[in-house]
Parts: sequence; C-alpha cells; structure tokens
Amino acid sequence: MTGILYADTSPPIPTNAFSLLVPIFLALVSIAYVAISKMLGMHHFHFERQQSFSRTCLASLVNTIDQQRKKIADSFHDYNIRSDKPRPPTIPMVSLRPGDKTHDKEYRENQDKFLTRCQTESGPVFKLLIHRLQITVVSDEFIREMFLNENFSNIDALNELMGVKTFLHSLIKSGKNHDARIQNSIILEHLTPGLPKYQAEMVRALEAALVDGVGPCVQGKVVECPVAIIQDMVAGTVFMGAEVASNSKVLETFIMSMHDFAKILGLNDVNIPFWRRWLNLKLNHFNNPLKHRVQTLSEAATPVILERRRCEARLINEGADAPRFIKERPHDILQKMLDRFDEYGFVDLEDICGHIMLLILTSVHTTIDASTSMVYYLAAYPETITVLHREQLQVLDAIQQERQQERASSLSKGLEISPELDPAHDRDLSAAALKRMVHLDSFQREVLRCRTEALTHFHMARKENTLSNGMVIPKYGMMLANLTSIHANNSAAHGPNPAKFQPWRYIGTFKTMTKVGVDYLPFGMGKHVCPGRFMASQQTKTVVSLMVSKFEKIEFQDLGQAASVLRTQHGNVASPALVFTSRE
Ligand code: HEM
Repeated sequence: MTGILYADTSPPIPTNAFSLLVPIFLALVSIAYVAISKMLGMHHFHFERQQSFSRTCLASLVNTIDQQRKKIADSFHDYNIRSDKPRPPTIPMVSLRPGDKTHDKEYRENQDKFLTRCQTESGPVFKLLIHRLQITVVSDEFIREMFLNENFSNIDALNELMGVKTFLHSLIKSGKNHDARIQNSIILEHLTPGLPKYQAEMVRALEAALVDGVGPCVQGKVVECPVAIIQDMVAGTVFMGAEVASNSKVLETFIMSMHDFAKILGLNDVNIPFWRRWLNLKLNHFNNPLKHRVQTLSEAATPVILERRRCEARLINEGADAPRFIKERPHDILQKMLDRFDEYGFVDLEDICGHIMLLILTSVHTTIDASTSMVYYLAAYPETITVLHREQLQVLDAIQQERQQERASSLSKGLEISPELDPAHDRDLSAAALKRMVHLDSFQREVLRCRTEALTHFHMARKENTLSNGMVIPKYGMMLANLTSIHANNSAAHGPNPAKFQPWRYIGTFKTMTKVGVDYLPFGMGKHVCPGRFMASQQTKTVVSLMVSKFEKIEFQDLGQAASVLRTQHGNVASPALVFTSRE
C-alpha cells in the first residue's frame, strides 16, 4: 500500500493501522468533496459540457488526491523528523520491597525513610503504586513546577478521585465556577483584615471549651479524646456572629457538618479506596446530609437578620452619624456577605449559608487538626511548655507596662483615657500580643513542617505536560509532592538536622508560620495557596497560648501512642488520651 501511494523518495511511513487509514480516509474525503461541490455547482468543472465532465472530474480528482498525497507525505516527513528526536525519558517505577505488592506498607512504616530510598534509587521524579493508584511523585524543584503550572490542578485531582466538586456544589446556588473564587475573596477581603476584632470572642469560646472539657485538674486529669475539646472552639462566631452561633442548634450544626463530611469522604479510614469515596460523594450529592445543615443555619439566621434590619432602620431614624452606624453594625462574615449580596451574585439566604458551610468545611477541620497536633507536640516535648509560657508572660508584662505608660501620659496631658486602654484588658491575649510571641510562631511553623504528611498535595494534569527534565505527565496523570525532599532532607532551607523537631529553629529568620515557599508547603503555594492561613495561625496560636497558660504539664497517658499523632497520615484521626495538670 505504501509503495503504491508514495514515491520511492517518500520517507518511510509508520505502518500502524491508523497511518494506513489516513490516506484512504483522505481519498474518500476528496471524492466526497468533488461530488458535493458538483451538486452545489460551486467549483471549476464545466457542467454545461456533459461529455467532458467525467474526464475533467477524474483529472481534478487525481489532482486533489495528488495534493493530499503530498500533504500526507509532508506530514509524515515531519513526523519522522520529529520521531528522530530522543523519546522523552520514562518516569521510573520504584522497586517494591520483597513480599510487597504496593508501596503503601513501606511508606506507612516510615514515610521519610521510604521516600529517601525512592529518591536515591530513582531520582526526583518517580512512580509509586500507592493509595490504590499509580502516581507520579515529584521532589525538590519539580514540586514548584507542579504548583506553578496551572495545568496541574489540585481541585481537579480531588474531584477526579472523590467527586468533591459535585458534592460541594450541591450546597450552593451561585459561584459554582471554581475560578470565581468567592471563598478566597471573602477570606482575603473580609475575614483576614477583621481577625484582630474576632480575637476576644475566639479566646472566650476557647476558654469556655477548656473549662467544660478539662475542668479542675491540679492533680492531673485524663482527657480521653482531646480533639473533642478543641473542636468546641469552632469558629462559629467569626462566620455567623455571636447571636446565631450562640444558638445550640447552630453550634451542633458546625460540629456535625464536619462529622458528616468526614464520614462521607471516609476521612476516618485509611483503607477506604478513592473510588469508594468518589461513589459515596456521588451518591450523597443527591441527598446531601449537609443540605439539611445549611437549612438549619438559614433558619437560625433569618430572625437574626430581621432584627439587624430593624436596628439599622432605628439607627437611620435616629439620624446616627456614619462612625456610630459603622460601629453598631455587626462585623461578622454573614453581615459582610449580606452587604455584598449583588456583587457576589448570591441567590438567597440559603445560598449564603451554603457558602458559609463551604468555609466551615475548609477551615474548621484543618484548624482543629493543626491545633490538636500542636497540643500533642507540647506533650511530646514538655520543655516547650516552659519556654512558651515564659515568653507569654514577658510579652503580656511588656504590653501591660506600655498601656500603663500610655494612660499616665494621657492623664499628664489632662486627656481622658480612651476605652481601648481599659486596664481590664491589659493582659488580654490579643492578636497584637500573639504577634510578638516569636517562640510561639517558630514552634508552630516547626510543628507544621514536621507533621505534614510526606506525600501530599494531589494534582492532576489537565492536559499533557512536559516537566523541565523532559519527562511527560500524560493528560489525567495523578501527581503527589514528596515533602520529605523539601521538609526533612533540606538543611539549606531549615538549618542543621532538618529531620529533627527543633522548635526554635526559625527565630530570627523571618520565616513565619504563614510564610509559604517551596521549602515549606503545609498551606500549598502559588495561585491556590491557602488564603485562610492567617486565620489558622491566629486560632492555633490562641489554642497553644491558652494551653501553656492554664496547664503546667500535658502528658501522654500512653507514651507509646505519641508516634501515631506526630506525623499526619492520610485517613488517620488518632486522638490518644492526654493527662492535663493545671498551674494553680
Ligand atoms: C492549619 C490550617 C490549614 C491548613 C493546613 C490548610 C491547608 C490548605 C492547603 C494545603 C490548601 C491547598 C493549596 C493548594 O492547592 O495549593 C488550602 C486551600 C484552601 N484553604 Fe486552607 N488550610 C488551613 C486553614 C484554612 C482556613 C482557616 C480557611 C478559611 C478560613 C481555609 C481556606 C482555604 C481555601 C478557601 C482554600 C482554596 C484556595 C484556592 O483553591 O484558591 N484554610 N488550604
């Protein structure tokens, strides 16, 4: 066939079935083209001269086929020139340990040791059989490539593996286009700037949770499930205001939403395969239990919003000036969303509550999880409690002194003391006070660096992509980042002994808990870096500060269980018992 269609000078033609079909297809297309053109009378044939038609037509057809042959020959020539280039390097599959059928077991036994072996054996990009998938793992600078290339998508990976998009979208009516990034703009424009204002409420909620959850413990008290205390701190007031969040049904909704979500997603079971999680979410999106939770929020919010409207009307009638009006309006996220209803394109209150539910799902679980692990690190490294407590006292002493001086200065000038300088708040655990606690910040960054699971940040290739080393990730290819390479084996970024937990290693380095980069990825990086990390930082700092101020000792009831919580592991929600001993 190739001999007939192509001259001897033609380059060799690949002989797969597809390549043979191409010329036949093009010849057929040519014939059809001629026939259709004839019917439409739109070509150069002389229809009026019937006797010459068949000859002219045949000549034209042969001409057309000749042209097509030439095109095909040219394209195959190009093909062959291209195929002379070296084939892209293959991505090596890491060898399996004798007796293992996948890499899961070896990875779970010691994440860093396993990934160091992978990298030594196969280089920075390799394939693993893990989580019941074949996944390409990228290390070192290739992690940056994965994060900064928009064609590798985290949300698409989660959607492909678990169908999260469909499930979450069943909770909202507007802003379903992920690129609209409504959550991001709410967090960045309203939540983060308002964080200092929410602090007093956060402290109050957490203190109450501690009193309820631990109670008096001068002699030491066992708390079987410490995560339960921390989850009571859920940020309900920040999102929906104290009036709504104080409703016990709403508080329960916040907590239960996370339980529902974790259950549907199978977050509590490391052995659930992704297809089961995917199926669960697909099935549940029709009868999404969280939809009822959204309705509960909406029902609880309705009377509160009506009351807020009445108050606004009253202020306007009273002719309140702008500062008073602004001061007396609520500053929670619910109010901000109502104020910008049209701008965000919300449909109704239920839609707003759906968006709040999404915020809760992204924020509450992550913050509770991080706070709980920080408390476990306090228990595993008891000297940290002493240092952090000392720092807290020094910072609060300094702030108290400064405020006393400011009051004295006002009095000496015959000025009234402003309400902000009320001595009752001199030793508040304010956002400003937390910012001064550099040991605390270093401790938290170090905990996040050491605890974050070594294989994380699923990404999926939206189309075929070539990495800078020439390796090709095919369309729909799944990828994971090897954080061992940048967190545990990277003394250039983290200083000596990077594999060890050293809580004060970042003091004086300007590397704060929220400062992301390719050497520190608990919050991701690039366009989709976590926008909630500033809130997470403030909340986790509040939890740790309260813990060290209230308790002299926090200990594992069974020290053998410490290892299970000092490093996160996909699907593992272990919460071993702790013994709390109060300061007084
Ligand atoms: C310690 C707590 C937290 C951790 C470890 C964490 C971690 C992450 C990570 C790894 C990502 C994905 C980044 C990427 O794809 O590159 C992310 C995204 C996100 N996080 Fe967080 N997060 C935390 C707390 C929060 C909080 C408190 C909020 C909300 C107030 C929040 C809201 C979000 C949102 C909306 C995204 C999606 C960003 C986007 O796709 O553009 N997170 N977070």
